[in-house]
Amino acid sequence: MNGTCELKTKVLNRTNESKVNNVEQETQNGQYYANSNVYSYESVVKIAQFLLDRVPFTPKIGIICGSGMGAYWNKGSLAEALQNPIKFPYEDIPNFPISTVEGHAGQLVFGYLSDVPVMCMQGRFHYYEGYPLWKCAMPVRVMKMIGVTHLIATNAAGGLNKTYKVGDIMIVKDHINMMGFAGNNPLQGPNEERFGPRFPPMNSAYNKQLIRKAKEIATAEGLGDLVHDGVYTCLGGPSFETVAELKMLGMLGCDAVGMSTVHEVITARHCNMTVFAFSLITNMCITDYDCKEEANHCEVLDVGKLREGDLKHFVSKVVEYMAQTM
Ligand SMILES: O=P(O)(O)O[C@H]1O[C@H](CO)[C@@H](O)[C@H]1O
Ligand code: HPA
Repeated sequence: MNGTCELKTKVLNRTNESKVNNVEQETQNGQYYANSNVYSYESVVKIAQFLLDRVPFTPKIGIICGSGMGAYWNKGSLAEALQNPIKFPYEDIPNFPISTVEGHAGQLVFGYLSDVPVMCMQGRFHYYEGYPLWKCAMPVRVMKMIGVTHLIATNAAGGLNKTYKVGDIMIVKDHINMMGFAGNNPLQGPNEERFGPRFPPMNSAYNKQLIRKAKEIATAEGLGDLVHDGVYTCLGGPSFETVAELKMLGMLGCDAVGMSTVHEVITARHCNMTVFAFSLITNMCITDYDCKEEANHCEVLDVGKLREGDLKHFVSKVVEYMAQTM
């Protein structure tokens, strides 16, 4: 496929190194903490203001495109479907990290989906790229400062649930914060109360009404057979999982596994955003030692391309519904 799986030339230590490293390191009391959120409230406001000064509308819905769903070569992708788009390559936004992963174009796109103003991260940040979790999730706070109240987080994931098939959509009903078990959380460090509370609850992280409605939408749009709801877990990556790890995750109740989303959702809930998330099942997890196949990123991107039409349609309808409830 054109553009798929070529080695990306945009690597962290080449392009915009100064911008990546030049984050304002203000904290509440002026001190620097090794593991703190070095994006102060004020620096997030500044990024939001930079964008607001250049966009003539204020979206209430933010979308994060998963692997393949926001690829720059993928002209039919969700991110490319926005009408009247205004695009900001990450390297042009002050103090913004840059995307380094194939399948993540690396720009913020403002525009209209189903005539509803939205902003879309065409490319997200992952822990394995070398960014700490708070940095991976920082754009969610920018969205909040811009006025976004509803987040749609999408991802590509491996299917653990044996009833799933490649190309299915799993609406996330809950997550297991595997990295959190080891003490790694995007909210680690001094808490900024202006974003949210020290100890945010996560038992209702994924909005139940939206889950219910999205399933109805999927059925009405002829996608009912593809759609499940399930539990997502995020590992640090970039290595895919071993057979033993996958067997363990299956026993723990995980239906799909990926390397993103959980820290974004935690950050979004911390600042009281309403969250809807889904995984595109791009591969089935290999839990059989005799299996000759191997997980690979090409397959992940190819399935994203294959499903782009359905995903675009599904998200447009969810956005339409969300806008009616605001
Ligand atoms: O979660 P998204 O960004 O969709 O990407 C998924 O696809 C990549 C692996 O192929 C990993 O980055 C995994 O997290
Ligand atoms: N494992 C982890 N992350 C992934 C997978 C997987 O099988 N597929 C897509 N992202």
